[in-house]
This record gives sequence, C-alpha cells and structure tokens, in this order.
Amino acid sequence: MMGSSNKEAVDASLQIHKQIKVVFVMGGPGSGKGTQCSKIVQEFGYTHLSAGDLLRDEVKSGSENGAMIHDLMNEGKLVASDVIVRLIVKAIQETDNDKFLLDGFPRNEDNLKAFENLTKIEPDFVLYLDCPEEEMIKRVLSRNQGREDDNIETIRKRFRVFEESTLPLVDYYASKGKLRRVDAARSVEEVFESVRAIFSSTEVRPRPDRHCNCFCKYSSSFAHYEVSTSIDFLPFQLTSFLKRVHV
Ligand SMILES: Nc1ncnc2c1ncn2[C@@H]1O[C@H](COP(=O)(O)OP(=O)(O)O)[C@@H](O)[C@H]1O
Ligand SMILES: Nc1ccn([C@H]2C[C@H](O)[C@@H](COP(=O)(O)OP(=O)(O)O)O2)c(=O)n1
Repeated sequence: MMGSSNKEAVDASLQIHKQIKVVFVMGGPGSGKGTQCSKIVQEFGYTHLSAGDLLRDEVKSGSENGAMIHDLMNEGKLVASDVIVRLIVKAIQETDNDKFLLDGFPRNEDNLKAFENLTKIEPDFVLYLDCPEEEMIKRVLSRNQGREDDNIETIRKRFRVFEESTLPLVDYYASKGKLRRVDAARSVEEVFESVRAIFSSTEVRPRPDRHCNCFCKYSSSFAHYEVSTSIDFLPFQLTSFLKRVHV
C-alpha cells in the first residue's frame, strides 16, 4: 500500500505541464550529434539535452544508480529506460524553454515506449545524421574528451547496439514520414547547411526581413512573423498570393 502510493507520487511528479516541441537527434557514435546540436541551439534557440551527458552527470553526482550506469556505459550497453527517461523529464521540467533537442534518445523501442507512456509527447520530427562506420570510428578515436568508453573495443560494441536497436527506430520514423536524413560524412559546415534548411522549414520566428516587410504591407496577420520556409512548401493559396506580390 505504502509502496503503491509512493509510486503514484513519483509518477505524478514526472508529468510535464507545458506545451513543448521535441526533436529527436539520432545517429551512431561520432556521427556529429553533439556538434550539430550546439549549432542548432545557437541559431534556433532550442535547449540541447544529451542523453549521454545526463547519464555522465548522474554518475558524477554519486547517486545510488551511478555505479550501475558507469559500468553499463563502459561496456557499451544501454541503461534501463526508466533511468534515462526520468533524467530527461526532470531536465525538461527544470528548463524554461518550450523546444528541446533530445540528442542520443531514443536508442531502442523500449526507450521510446517509456518516454511516450510517461509524457505522451511525439517528436515534431527526427533528425538522422547518417555517417559511414569507419568515419565515425575515426572521429570518436580522435575526439579527446577523456571518455572511458571511447576505446576501440567499446566503440565496436556501441556500433552493434546502434545497428541492432537504434536503426530499426530510424526505419520506423522513415515509414511515418517523420525522418529528416542528412549526409553527415561531410564537413561540419556542410552538414549544418542541410540541418539549417530542415529547421528553417519548420520554424515560425519573429524576424524583420524582406518577407516580413512584404507581409506587413499586405496582411496584418503576418505583421510579426515570418514563416521560414521555401515558397514551394507553402499552401497553394499563399504561394499564389506571394507570387502576386513578387516575393
Ligand atoms: N562533420 C564533421 N566532420 C569532421 N569531424 C566532425 C564532424 N562532426 C563532428 N566531428 C568531430 O567528431 C567527433 C564526434 O562528434 P560528436 O558531435 O561528439 O558526435 P556524437 O555526439 O554523435 O557522438 C568530435 O571530435 C567532433 O568535433
Ligand atoms: N538513451 C540512452 C543514451 C545513451 N546511453 C548510454 C549508452 C551509450 O553508449 C552511452 C554514451 O552515449 P552518448 O550519446 O553520449 O555517446 P555516443 O553517441 O555513443 O558517442 O550512454 C543509454 O544507455 N541510453
């Protein structure tokens, strides 16, 4: 009895009481998830939540789960879903923002189910950084962040987990039309050009530029916002309106 009321109290404390937008950022180890996320944060104002960093912080904090998380990560294995989901939800609750990049999450179907069950949140879309394994290995071995799991033996294990558990989720989102795949084998700037185009096409943000001036002149409802998307993606009526006013 005592146990069950405690559990309910914990679950209630993990509810998210705000409207938020979530983008999952997926890709193998070293595909450039963290690198691209920092650039997305700078340009589009998201909060970046790295699943790996949340777990590493939990280990450093000396919490009761710390030793278990440390051992699993060093073996290249995944931590139980409820552990990582609770850390993510707590970070969302503690952050005063309404848009989040979840980097390195979900890693498997169980991660996804645990997140959906608790939060009822669906990602707006999924960014997938697609990179050949040999390039990822090269990058991880030279990233020098002092990570104990960045050794060739553990890296190989992490790749197998990625192929077996994470790639099926990538396919799942592709089948739902939610996957935005980017060729991540190019330079950081080239990759970000593709990433920027994807985020720009989904953003409505205040920006006084030439589109906005035009909207201000012809329609008060567009006075403060630019729909940052290519004209080709706009609904037909708006497209013909824009063509008429020579945008
Ligand atoms: N497009 C790129 N080309 C070359 N090196 C890259 C590129 N993107 C990231 N890196 C480097 O590769 C390493 C792994 O990148 P990181 O962002 O940490 O990957 P992930 O978060 O996917 O594990 C880092 O040292 C980073 O500076
Ligand atoms: N959802 C997650 C995300 C990461 N982990 C663990 C297992 C991963 O090998 C490590 C490191 O993940 P991180 O995203 O920081 O690093 P890589 O993308 O593998 O370079 O964390 C997990 O168990 N569950």
